[in-house]
Amino acid sequence: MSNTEAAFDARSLTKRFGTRTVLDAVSFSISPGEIVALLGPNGAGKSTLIGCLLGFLLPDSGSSHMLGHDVREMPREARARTGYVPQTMGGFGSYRVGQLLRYLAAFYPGAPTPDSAWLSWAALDPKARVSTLSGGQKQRLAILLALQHRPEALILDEPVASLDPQARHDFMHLLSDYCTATGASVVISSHILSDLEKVCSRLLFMRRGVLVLDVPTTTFHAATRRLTPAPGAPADWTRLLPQALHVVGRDPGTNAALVGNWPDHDPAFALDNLPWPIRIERPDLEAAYLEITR
Ligand SMILES: Nc1ncnc2c1ncn2[C@@H]1O[C@H](COP(=O)(O)OP(=O)(O)OP(=O)(O)O)[C@@H](O)[C@H]1O
Repeated sequence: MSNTEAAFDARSLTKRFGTRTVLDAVSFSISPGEIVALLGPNGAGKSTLIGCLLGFLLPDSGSSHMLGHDVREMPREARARTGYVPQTMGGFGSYRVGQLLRYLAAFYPGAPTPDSAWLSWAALDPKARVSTLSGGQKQRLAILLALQHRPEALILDEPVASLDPQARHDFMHLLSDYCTATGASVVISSHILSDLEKVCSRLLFMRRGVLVLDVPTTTFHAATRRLTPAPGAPADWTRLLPQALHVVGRDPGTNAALVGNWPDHDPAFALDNLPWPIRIERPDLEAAYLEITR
């Protein structure tokens, strides 16, 4: 992969099911080496977006490119440089673990085998039948299958949902090491925010099919503030905020506004003009997530 070629490039992806718009003009580009979190509540459109990114789903408009190729006409050699961990792994029940790894590896150049660090992390008996694996073991197998050919562009749809805390912790470290060693790019969708903020360099927040915020993790931590006016402020108090401030979320319960571009060098700047005292706090990712995706 060249250093400048985007691993993933979504261009105004729109997808409807019947009359319902499930993705609405979603655009972003992911560079080599980035690990990007895809965040959003149930039904926000994450799996639909992943389907369009990979080419499993056809968008109604817009396009998706992976490693410089339109996914609708991706050459087999380029497709072999990508990997995907689905939300649930179905089928292959009658295979044994080792047999399935070898069978699928044969589709890739050089019939690769899983890296020893990943094999020992997965701790699967190669002779076990896939149908007898627990949910978490199936998830480990899906991860091994997606990684054994060392993909440069990898998408993981809720890969850690059934993993125990130790396996999740170790998975996140291995994934981070893998990207550092290979320069691979990763999109990872998960509801476990504490895991994601440790390894992801960028956060994509989705709300009802719209990409509402796309921000580097460091910027998110440095420049996100919750502004809460004293009681008595009207619901539309944010219209009095300086125009340069970008409101990225609201909490109707507390009347707070989440601002995504707080200038740290000049705290409380220009809030003096507001008729109510404003409390300014740094929110953690979980609290901010609720306000951004509400
Ligand atoms: N094949 C389909 N036909 C009709 N509606 C669909 C179809 N697939 C998804 N949807 C709808 O599209 C919306 C987005 O679904 P999607 O699976 O992309 O959400 P998600 O963000 O991945 O959710 P979760 O976190 O629960 O996995 C949902 O309202 C869902 O009901």
